[in-house]
Amino acid sequence: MSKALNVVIVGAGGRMGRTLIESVLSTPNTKLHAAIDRSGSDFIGQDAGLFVGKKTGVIVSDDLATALDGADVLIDFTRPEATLDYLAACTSRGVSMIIGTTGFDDAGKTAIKAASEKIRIVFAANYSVGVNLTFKLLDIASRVLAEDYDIEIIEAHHRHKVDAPSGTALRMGEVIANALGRDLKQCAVYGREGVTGERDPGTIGFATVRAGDVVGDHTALFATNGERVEITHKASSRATFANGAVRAARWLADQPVGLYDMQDVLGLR
Ligand SMILES: NC(=O)C1=CN([C@@H]2O[C@H](COP(=O)(O)OP(=O)(O)OC[C@H]3O[C@@H](n4cnc5c(N)ncnc54)[C@H](O)[C@@H]3O)[C@@H](O)[C@H]2O)C=CC1
Ligand SMILES: O=C(O)C1=N[C@H](C(=O)O)C[C@H](O)C1
Repeated sequence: MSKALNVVIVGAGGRMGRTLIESVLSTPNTKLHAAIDRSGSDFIGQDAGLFVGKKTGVIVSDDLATALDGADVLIDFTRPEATLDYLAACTSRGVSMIIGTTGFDDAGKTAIKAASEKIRIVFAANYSVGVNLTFKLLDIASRVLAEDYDIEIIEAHHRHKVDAPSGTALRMGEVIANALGRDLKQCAVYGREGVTGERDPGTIGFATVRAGDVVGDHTALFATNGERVEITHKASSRATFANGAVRAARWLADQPVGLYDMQDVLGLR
């Protein structure tokens, strides 16, 4: 596209919001159109470049209606309840969305799907290239190791994360369950405590660690008698997620209305 892409960042003062602002500012032909945070946030009234050492002239605001005027795409890494409000506003204004927020219930996911009949949306639990490659590796591993391998997913994140298991861990579980012809809702075991009995071979277990400043570690473990395979991804910077989300925003501008994920953006389908 020749015209610059006008991007709105919501949750601008958050960990991902700040990293997204940095990524937008350093991406050619991509313009920070507006930066939004919730009313009452300490960041309202500050220059959006405050945390990345650049004066942008874009002031963080809580005025979404004005922000959407002339916007091409809104990038959202916030909380599910906030995302659903942004979704309604973007749908009525015809603004595309990149959704990185995790922790949606089924109703939230259904609302995103319904909105994608009217606007373009990319919705992904993880925007890093490495994690999306890992999803492909898990599909292959699950098919090869389908018989007699116990499958467990272990994830670790920083102490501030509010949802568990991570969206990425749940997506890993879905990829594995799909490859094995299982339904994750029926076979997932979220943590163990007390006298649990022996492991049910049809289950996929999840274990969650929350500690310090871990950006995001995910391991899928396939174990049987005599060997185990571990497929691990470790993020060391949030820039990997932010750069992926901005890449998705640029890609989405050329797509028809619909619902996509990062596998589509990367051509990994
Ligand atoms: N898909 C991906 O690649 C990634 C997804 N995430 C997800 O992004 C989300 C945000 O993560 P962080 O930046 O670490 O969180 P954070 O807590 O640092 O930032 C959240 C931002 O959202 C705003 N916010 C919170 N509740 C709100 C509400 N009700 N209305 C309006 N704004 C609200 C906050 O003011 C803040 O600016 C989480 O769901 C996380 O799991 C994080 C990293 C990568
Ligand atoms: O909250 C985070 O930080 C992250 N959340 C995402 C998730 O829940 O999978 C992606 C990444 O691991 C970082």
